[in-house]
Amino acid sequence: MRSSAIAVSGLRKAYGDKVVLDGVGFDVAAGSIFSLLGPNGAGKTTTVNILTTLMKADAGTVRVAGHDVVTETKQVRAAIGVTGQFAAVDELLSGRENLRLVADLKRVRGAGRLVDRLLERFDLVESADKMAGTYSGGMRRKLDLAMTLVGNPQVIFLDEPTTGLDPRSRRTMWEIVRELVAEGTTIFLTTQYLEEADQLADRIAVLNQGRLVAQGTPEELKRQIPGTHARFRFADVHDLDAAARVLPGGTRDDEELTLRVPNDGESKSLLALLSRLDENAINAKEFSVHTPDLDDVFLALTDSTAGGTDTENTIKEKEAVAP
Ligand SMILES: Nc1ncnc2c1ncn2[C@@H]1O[C@H](COP(=O)(O)OP(=O)(O)OP(=O)(O)O)[C@@H](O)[C@H]1O
Repeated sequence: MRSSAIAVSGLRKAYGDKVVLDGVGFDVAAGSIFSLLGPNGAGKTTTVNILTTLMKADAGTVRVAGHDVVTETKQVRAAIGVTGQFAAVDELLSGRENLRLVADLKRVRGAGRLVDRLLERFDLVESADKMAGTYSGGMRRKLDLAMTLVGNPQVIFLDEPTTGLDPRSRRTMWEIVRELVAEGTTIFLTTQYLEEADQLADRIAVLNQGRLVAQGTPEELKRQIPGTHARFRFADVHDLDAAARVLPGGTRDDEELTLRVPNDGESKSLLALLSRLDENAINAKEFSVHTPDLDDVFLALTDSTAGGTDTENTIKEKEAVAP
């Protein structure tokens, strides 16, 4: 079995009366990618701040790279790299100078060669001598991650690393993250993009109102929630009414003029639904089959009041399609 790169148990944190983390515990295997998901305000940044020694917890234990964050802060700091939502890049320095500065601060031997290698790896050679202030958001994030890699940290915390990146830059970042993990680095990832967690993470934990409401592989999480359903969209409410009568057990959305009907997604059972509509002379304008993805997991498991009515509707739909 692989050893733990991060071990957290009984983590609690309150700001005044407001309990933000209420007994959070998880384990991250060395050389894996772990993603912490949760709605805005769930406590993700607070967790990252505690794990990276920037903040003290009220209770609980946290070991990172084998060291206790409270009693061995220095060793933890030496073993980790952190890239934030607000890049630590100095805008008045060039990309090369930014990297060189970090390498010198960390007293890395052969800093010049390392800087060249990183510039190449992150496709920043052409802009290496331009001021970082002139970089695009994507280039800045790449530089930020390159700076984090100086000194070969064992554990890297990536806080929303691809926010604002175009799809191609996002994929480049994903490739780099995968390479790092293949080399044995452990990645702790927070992201707003569930697709990103689905693509990258070996394990995911969902935080909601200070508690972990689910943990597992992306596949395990998807299996926890109601399954596949067929979705029909109609031209008007009259057709929707008629369809709801002939396909009982569905969940209707009067605004969207849609009906979702639980279904295993096999051709035979889909054909039965379509035949039922046809026999009753009801035409659907659109028809799709929907299998649960991480968006569904997120919506089903996290607080409905935080996300407004869309979230609530989706959760009701989820309940309605439960087997
Ligand atoms: N210094 C502070 N003082 C008081 N309350 C705080 C402080 N920092 C955070 N909070 C509150 O703690 C809760 C959790 O905040 P946190 O930033 O950890 O959430 P998050 O999951 O990272 O959210 P987001 O996705 O919006 O970044 C929020 O309700 C926030 O308002």
